[in-house]
Amino acid sequence: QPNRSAAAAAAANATGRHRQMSLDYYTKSCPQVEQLVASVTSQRFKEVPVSGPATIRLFFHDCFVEGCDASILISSKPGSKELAEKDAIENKDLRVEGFETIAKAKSLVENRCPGVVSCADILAIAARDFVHLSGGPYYQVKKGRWDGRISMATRVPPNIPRANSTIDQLLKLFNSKGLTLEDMVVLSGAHTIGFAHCEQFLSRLYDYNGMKQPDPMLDPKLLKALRMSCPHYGGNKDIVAPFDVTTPFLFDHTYYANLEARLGLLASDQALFADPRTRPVVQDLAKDKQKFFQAFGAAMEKMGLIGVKRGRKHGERRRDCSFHE
Ligand code: HEM
Ligand SMILES: [Ca+2]
Ligand SMILES: [Ca+2]
Repeated sequence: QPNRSAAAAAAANATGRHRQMSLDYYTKSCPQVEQLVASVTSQRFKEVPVSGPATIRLFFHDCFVEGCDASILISSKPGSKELAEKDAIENKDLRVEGFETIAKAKSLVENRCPGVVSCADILAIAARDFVHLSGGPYYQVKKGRWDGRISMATRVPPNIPRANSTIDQLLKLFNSKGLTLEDMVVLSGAHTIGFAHCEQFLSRLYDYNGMKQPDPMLDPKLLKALRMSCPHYGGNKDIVAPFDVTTPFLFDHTYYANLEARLGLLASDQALFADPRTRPVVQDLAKDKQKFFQAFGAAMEKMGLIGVKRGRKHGERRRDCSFHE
């Protein structure tokens, strides 16, 4: 860009390996990429609404393992003992609707701009679109991610948080990705939409910490309702409950007010309110939707820069997101 000063260029250079990430990365090679992705996300939002939460979670699980490089999209080789990330137990309940959305967007983009746009960038754009389509903030997505060459199921467990992770464990994990305590509380606000399977919170309903009692931090009315959907033994494994009992399809800030009212679904959600380090952030965000929206956009941008790859040595350009080039 002609109007960019030398100082600005140096400052950009100093930001290290993200220096080549930019908003206009595809301006010459595929100027319509965001519209192409948007045409798929808006259609999917109307026709298959769970594509929204599915894709947002997919992006999170991608970024936390090997960085935002579409490693999550790789299919395991048939007959091989080495499973790809998506087949790790922690990723088993990532909905197929997320994968389908990215495959559709990629094929549309490949038609118009063959071999140009990475799957990792498409995933980042699609996740942003769904946040916005669901009523959440709009934020710009920097592009220039390359797709990753590594996707191994064994790398998943240490990098993906669990429903019963403690705040200490969660903080350690998020900090290791360059994310702060505030970022962690803000990003957890994604649980304002979407659903979780009974097994993710069953022990809270019947046998919290091996005490044969429900979690005292769970609202009695919600406890009763969740017990109806999720029996202690022999329940249907496919049953899910909404994270946000009030607005499960609307991206708003009620997630935080719900935590204050003991309506958190997972132990890890409710722990954000129980812990004195994270509680003030929860209270702050519960009060102020604009603040949550602003912070969420910024935190998603930050998450979207985790471990991004550039160039042939660590990266690749896939035609089909589920197979290495
Ligand atoms: C803080 C630690 C986190 C933990 C322990 C956690 C855990 C979980 C679990 C157990 C589920 C339910 C999966 C199922 O039963 O199908 C889930 C769903 C979900 N998570 Fe998280 N998560 C965390 C952070 C995040 C972040 C940072 C995001 C995105 C920015 C996110 C987005 C979602 C979404 C949108 C769903 C709903 C998916 C759907 O309905 O298909 N989560 N999470
Ligand atoms: Ca990844
Ligand atoms: Ca909501």
